[in-house]
Amino acid sequence: MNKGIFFVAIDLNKPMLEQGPFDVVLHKLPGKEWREIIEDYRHKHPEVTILDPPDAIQHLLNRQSMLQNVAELNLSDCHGKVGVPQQLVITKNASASTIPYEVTKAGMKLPLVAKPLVVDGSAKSHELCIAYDELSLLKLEPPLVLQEFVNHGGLLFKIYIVGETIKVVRRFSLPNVGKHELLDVDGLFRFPRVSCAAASADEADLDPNIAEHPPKPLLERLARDLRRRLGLHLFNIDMIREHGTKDVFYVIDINYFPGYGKMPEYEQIFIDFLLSLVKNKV
Ligand SMILES: O=P(O)(O)O[C@@H]1[C@@H](O)[C@H](OP(=O)(O)O)[C@@H](OP(=O)(O)O)[C@@H](O)[C@H]1OP(=O)(O)O
Ligand SMILES: Nc1ncnc2c1ncn2[C@@H]1O[C@H](COP(=O)(O)OP(=O)(O)O)[C@@H](O)[C@H]1O
Ligand SMILES: [Mg+2]
Ligand SMILES: [Mg+2]
Repeated sequence: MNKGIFFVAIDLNKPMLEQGPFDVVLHKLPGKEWREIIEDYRHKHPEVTILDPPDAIQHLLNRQSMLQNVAELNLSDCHGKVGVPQQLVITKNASASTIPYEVTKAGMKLPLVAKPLVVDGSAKSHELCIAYDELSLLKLEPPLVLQEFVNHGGLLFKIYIVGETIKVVRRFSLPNVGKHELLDVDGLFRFPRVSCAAASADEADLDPNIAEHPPKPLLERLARDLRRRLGLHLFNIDMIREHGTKDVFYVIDINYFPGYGKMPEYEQIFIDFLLSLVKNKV
């Protein structure tokens, strides 16, 4: 309040046009009906900042379109390389019996991480597993995306983005998969939310070759390019460093409007961001 910011809850049982006036509408609601309400409001009130436009958020609700923009970036000239693991979409009407053939045709190497194609905030959209051998691919349930597993020393960088501000935290992740394991282990390995907030590695004593943050200029360029391409202000990026390299990175996941309570100094960052939106308009 003392910064001149007043949060007013939107009454979902009343027409948006009868509420307000608003400078900014901040939302994270799923579903077509809400999207239509916001789009209609946006056309009638172009002066109001919608955080963020529903059609932009849509990019991140599918694990193929989510990473498309990263794959198209060319960041190799600034302090490192950023790519996405090779991935293959298995559509809803594909039969699991075709997956081994499609994987071989695409030249993908096991193990593969299988992820539900749709990301909708449900627990189901976070039910991931690792396939160690071809036979286990037959047990998968399309639609899904298969991503080559990249060894990354069991550590992941979660990069929070609020407008132009970036904050990096370390989270524990899946351990490397060794060649011997590949030979001995078979089947599907279903795993829980390994890199959630409780898995913070910020205070852990880790090998600096694994734990050193990605170079700041690289992250700034990646964040700027993704903000522009995605048309979003609020998201976080899950990034891993390929084990054994200094500056080869992969983006494996992008989340819209994550739990910012886990971002260091988020209160001040969010206040400054909201004020900047209004300041830039006058
Ligand atoms: O998908 P991740 O990488 O686990 O990130 C989650 C995710 O963004 C999750 O949102 P949803 O997909 O469940 O809607 C966030 O939940 P909340 O928005 O309820 O907090 C988690 O906070 C994200 O985890 P993190 O904050 O560690 O990125
Ligand atoms: N291609 C990959 N290589 C290695 N580990 C991965 C890969 N993809 C995901 N993981 C591991 O699985 C976890 C969850 O994957 P992610 O794509 O972030 O799904 P979610 O949206 O449920 O967080 C990551 O935090 C990481 O530990
Ligand atoms: Mg993730
Ligand atoms: Mg995610």
